[in-house]
Amino acid sequence: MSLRVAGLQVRLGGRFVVDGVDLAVAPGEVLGLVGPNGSGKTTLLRTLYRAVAPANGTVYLGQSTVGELPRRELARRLGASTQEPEHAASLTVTEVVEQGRVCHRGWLEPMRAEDDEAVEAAIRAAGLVELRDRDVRTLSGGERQRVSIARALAVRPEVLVLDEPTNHLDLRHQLGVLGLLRELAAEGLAVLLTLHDLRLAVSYCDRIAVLDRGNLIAVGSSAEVLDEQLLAEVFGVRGRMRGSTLDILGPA
Ligand SMILES: Nc1ncnc2c1ncn2[C@@H]1O[C@H](COP(=O)(O)OP(=O)(O)OP(=O)(O)O)[C@@H](O)[C@H]1O
Repeated sequence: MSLRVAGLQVRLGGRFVVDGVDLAVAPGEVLGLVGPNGSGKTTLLRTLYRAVAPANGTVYLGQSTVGELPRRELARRLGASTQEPEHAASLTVTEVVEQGRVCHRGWLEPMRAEDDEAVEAAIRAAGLVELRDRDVRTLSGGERQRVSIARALAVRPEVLVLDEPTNHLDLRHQLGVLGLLRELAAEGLAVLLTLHDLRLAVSYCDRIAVLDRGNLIAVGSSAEVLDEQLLAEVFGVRGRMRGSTLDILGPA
């Protein structure tokens, strides 16, 4: 297993917002973490790249625990596209994507051929070629989202964690990014992402994990997990799986 979370609890504001989560993501797999607003998805992801410390439980990356890995090694092995606040500094798109390579060579070292190659590939994959010299502060929300994804791709990690990567993206770019994640998984990457659009989760994820009020209440294929009762009780919608697609019929 590339990434494994065992008995994870996170306490914020005096309560457990993640409450006893066990979850694993294997190389080659795209795992979609879904759940209503405030269910703890972002908080769970933040524990993976050590932005928040769990009250209990352990996050394993391969044989190591994330807590004991040197920060730089963690950054090399686990790439993250987050909802953290943006940099205020004036940087071009290329310069931001290049930050994804710092963990491989250090701030003071010049870019090497392999760094340039990873940055170029990430810029192309995220559809940013025409925007590469723009100041990131002048970009639209969707364009900035793609820069954040490109920076994580440039790391070339073994595990990729993305918090709502389709947020702000138009439909074409949503499908483009999710299709790209599938291609990367086919090359052996382990991908964990949060998504609000259950239909996209059904189409693009190998397995779906459902978080509800900090509890992981179901993990499995979409057909196993997204039954009418769960859709009504957790998401408040009437819906059902029909073959390999999800029909949402309305509010529950
Ligand atoms: N620093 C904090 N102090 C207190 N409560 C917090 C803090 N950060 C998050 N929370 C609470 O923890 C809960 C989980 O938040 P989180 O952002 O993880 O949810 P989410 O599932 O990602 O939600 P969304 O779908 O709205 O992005 C929410 O109720 C939120 O208000």
